[in-house]
Amino acid sequence: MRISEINYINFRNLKDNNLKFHRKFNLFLGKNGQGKTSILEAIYFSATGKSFRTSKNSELIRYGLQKTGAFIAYEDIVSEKSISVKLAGGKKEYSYNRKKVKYDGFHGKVNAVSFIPEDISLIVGAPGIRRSFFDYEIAQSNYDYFSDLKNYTKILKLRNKYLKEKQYTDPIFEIYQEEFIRLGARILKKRLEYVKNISILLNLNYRKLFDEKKELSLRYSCFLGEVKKATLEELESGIREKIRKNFSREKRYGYSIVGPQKDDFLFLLNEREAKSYASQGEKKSIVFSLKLAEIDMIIKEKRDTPIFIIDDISSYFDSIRKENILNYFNHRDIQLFISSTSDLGIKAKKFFIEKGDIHDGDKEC
Ligand SMILES: Nc1ncnc2c1ncn2[C@@H]1O[C@H](COP(=O)(O)OP(=O)(O)OP(=O)(O)O)[C@@H](O)[C@H]1O
Repeated sequence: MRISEINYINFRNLKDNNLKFHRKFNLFLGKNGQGKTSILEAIYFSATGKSFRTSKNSELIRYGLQKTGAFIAYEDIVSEKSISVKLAGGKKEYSYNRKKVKYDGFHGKVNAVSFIPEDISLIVGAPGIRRSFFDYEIAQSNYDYFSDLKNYTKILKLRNKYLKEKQYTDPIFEIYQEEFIRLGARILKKRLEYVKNISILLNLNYRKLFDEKKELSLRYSCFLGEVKKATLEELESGIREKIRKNFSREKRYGYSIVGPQKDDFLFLLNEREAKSYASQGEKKSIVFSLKLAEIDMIIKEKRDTPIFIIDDISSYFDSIRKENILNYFNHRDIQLFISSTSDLGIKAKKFFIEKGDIHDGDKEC
């Protein structure tokens, strides 16, 4: 997949513009605070409908204004297409090939993977950060998971409401509970499969790029205890049994204490939890390897390459790691959008940014 151009208006500090991209390497160069992250964010936003650095949409709109929007033209393995997102009055409007669509008709059309310095929170942050990340990643290439997750979130809210209002003798509660178990099992099954597959890729990428002597793995920490492989029926009966054992506590607390919304994803470097034992440099390399594994997973599921966005590469990696990374991409057919304060000495289309104004230098250096 390739993005050929972007148009954006009122996006952060960026001056409204239309940019045409190179099929492979696109490099955004500028001093601090000029808008490098913002242009990468605009690309990510137009591809996915969300930001990679904030969950508050209003932050994306230029100070003092009421709306923003971004449009991209892209090419997938089949043909040329376009999508756009507009944001106004707290609401988003999506389009696909210039026709208005609901989010479902926009989601997953362009796959994007981003790597920003704040991604280190995927290792050091709270479990909710990892859950949101992996849920989004699985949903990017699997529509059933996206829809199961949406329905599970609704059912979880309803189940919690009934628990809080002590309405668990209501026959409707029983119906919600069955749906909670059914969807919970489907989510668990998909997460377990995903972790198994991505863990292999994660280790391969880590060893190839950063340290061939170490073993990196991802482990799913499940509220059911250790589950490696199970059928949907086995998972459903596991959840049912867990609810039975914990129901008096759930009634006392007034919310669900059982379910995949409680689970975590653990990174293990040589079998030790990276959060507590890995060095800063190792943590950065783990996150980067995760992003590469994510790219491989998308290629496997969608049979097309996602675009890859890397923010602030110069300050994040030392020169050896940076060189390894750039060499790695020389051999892969993936469109890259990289920001940096200094030139990287790579063959790329260069865009220079000053106070939100972007112009491209040489067509292709
Ligand atoms: N909604 C907004 N409207 C206008 N300006 C904004 C908005 N949000 C952030 N800014 C400003 O945009 C500028 C560029 O921010 P950005 O994070 O893109 O810079 P950067 O080039 O990536 O900097 P650094 O290299 O320091 O990370 C900053 O001065 C920031 O305060």
